Amino acid sequence: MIELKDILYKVAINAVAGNTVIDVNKIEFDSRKVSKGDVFVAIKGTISDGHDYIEKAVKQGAMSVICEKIPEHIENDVTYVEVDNAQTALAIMASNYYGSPSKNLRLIGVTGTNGKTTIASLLYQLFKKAGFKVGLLSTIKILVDDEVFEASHTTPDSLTINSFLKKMNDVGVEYCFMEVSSHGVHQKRTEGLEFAGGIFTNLSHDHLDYHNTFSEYRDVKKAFFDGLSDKAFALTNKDDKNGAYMLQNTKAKQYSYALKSYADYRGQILENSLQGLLLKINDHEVWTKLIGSFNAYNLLAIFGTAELLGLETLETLQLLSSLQSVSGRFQYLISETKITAVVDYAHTPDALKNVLETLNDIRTNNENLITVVGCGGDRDKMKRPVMGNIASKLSNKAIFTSDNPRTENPDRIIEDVEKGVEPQDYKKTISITDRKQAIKIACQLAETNDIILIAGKGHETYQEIDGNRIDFDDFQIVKEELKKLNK
Ligand SMILES: CC(=O)N[C@H]1[C@@H](OP(=O)(O)OP(=O)(O)OC[C@H]2O[C@@H](n3ccc(=O)[nH]c3=O)[C@H](O)[C@@H]2O)O[C@H](CO)[C@@H](O)[C@@H]1O[C@H](C)C(=O)N[C@@H](C)C(=O)N[C@H](CCC(=O)O)C(=O)O
Ligand SMILES: Nc1ncnc2c1ncn2[C@@H]1O[C@H](COP(=O)(O)OP(=O)(O)OP(=O)(O)O)[C@@H](O)[C@H]1O
Ligand SMILES: N[C@H](CCC[C@H](N)C(=O)O)C(=O)O
Ligand SMILES: [Mg+2]
Repeated sequence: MIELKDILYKVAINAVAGNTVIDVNKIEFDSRKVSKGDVFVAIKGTISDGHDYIEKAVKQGAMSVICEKIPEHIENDVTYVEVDNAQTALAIMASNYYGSPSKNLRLIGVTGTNGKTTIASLLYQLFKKAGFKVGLLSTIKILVDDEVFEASHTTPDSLTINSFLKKMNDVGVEYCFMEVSSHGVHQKRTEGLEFAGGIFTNLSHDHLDYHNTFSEYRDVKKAFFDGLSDKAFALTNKDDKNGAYMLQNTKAKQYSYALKSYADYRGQILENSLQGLLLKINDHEVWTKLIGSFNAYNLLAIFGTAELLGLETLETLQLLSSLQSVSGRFQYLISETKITAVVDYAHTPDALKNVLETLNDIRTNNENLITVVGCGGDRDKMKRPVMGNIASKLSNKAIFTSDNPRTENPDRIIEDVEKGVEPQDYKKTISITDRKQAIKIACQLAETNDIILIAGKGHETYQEIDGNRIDFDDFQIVKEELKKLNK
């Protein structure tokens, strides 16, 4: 058993009512999960306020409460601790409770608007291939070396993060790569972790429904670098407008990567085709199976990180060549008859435009680009016509279909998507509600050298219709359909 006073080590405390030399069963921040002997941390959330559930948590057996304001009515046998920020307190307590697991491995955080999953997952792959035990905390999944766990968030809550880091310690994981989302930083989910390094990818408008302004969003990302120690490294993208800004106040050792400016890790795209990317990194040429110019940035960040973590340059270059695309992130196959099918998680206008522009860049004029896309139900309705517009404008044929309709009528969603199509592009579009059918038609229409893009669902292995989840995997389906057609 661990005592409350030990869990509170390094937590900034304003006031205490009661005894801190008491045993703690476990830490909870959701009253519904509290059991006897737990410490309950009351958090002011976006929907409700954990302070409203203190009494309930105590009734369920909480023996101590961490809060931002000690309630007026207190129980005599319960300890109340007042702190400035309960989310920060939770994160530090979580680390103490699990024995500071981030100190027992080298933890690397990846932040930025796009590329986090790609970079973190490829670094996991690379370090595994180099023979290490590795961990991964990502949007797609959590990996404790080879053991797979489901991910609920890009950056889980601090208790979850520390419990997985502890699992990694237990099996001897040496390196862990994790995505650091802006929500994660803002909600202090990564506070109290010891990072060996931080990577910045890029910044574009996103999540402005949560962060009020672009500068607030940018400064939340910067706060991650502000928090790195002088023993860590901070690696930034110098070509991004905000790349230098991110490192302005960091104590970490600063490094940069770039394609367009002078940097520690400089890249040049020598060849960019559907077969892959030929890159020059510093003075070395390297061939990779990943496609699209944005992956050149991801690869530079990966190369830089591997160098900073002490891998041999030649080994790193060799391993870069063997990396496979990440599930649902520009994941592609080339069929018998040379049809390229790309599955990508692009589910926002920006991401869709990005992917289509990249495909248009690398294809030659006589190939057709056929896009299968839809929009999720119970989510932002504004993006629907915009995505319809982009898909029809930047493809030779756009097949509008369902994404995850959730509780909405799929045909109404498709009608919203169609509204964005400009008259001159209208003849390029078809709407097929059934996603499997839509993929099948795309395969039927495709001829040698054509490209099929299936956007929006990426790695997802289900489709949610009417509140029910059915098995559904874009990549498997397109693979099967092409095979059935002998294409
Ligand atoms: C908007 C947001 O980020 N919400 C997160 C937040 O929940 P919240 O602030 O809404 O919590 P709340 O419901 O208001 O409750 C406040 C507190 O009262 C407690 N409570 C509530 C009810 C009760 O009966 N008893 C009780 O104790 C809750 O447990 C909580 O501690 O804190 C929760 C615990 O950490 C998160 O699970 C939850 O993530 C929600 C599910 C979510 O969808 N988050 C997304 C937006 C997110 O974080 N995304 C980023 C990636 C974004 C991207 O880059 O695409 C991510 O890192 O995943
Ligand atoms: N370096 C990059 N720059 C711009 N776009 C990118 C980059 N890397 C990947 N993308 C595109 O952005 C999409 C999302 O990539 P990825 O999942 O790696 O990002 P993420 O930062 O993890 O996103 P999320 O916030 O959804 O977790 C990809 O499907 C790809 O189309
Ligand atoms: N995290 C995002 C992912 C959307 C993916 C897309 N396939 C959809 O279902 O809309 C969400 O749940 O809004
Ligand atoms: Mg991600």
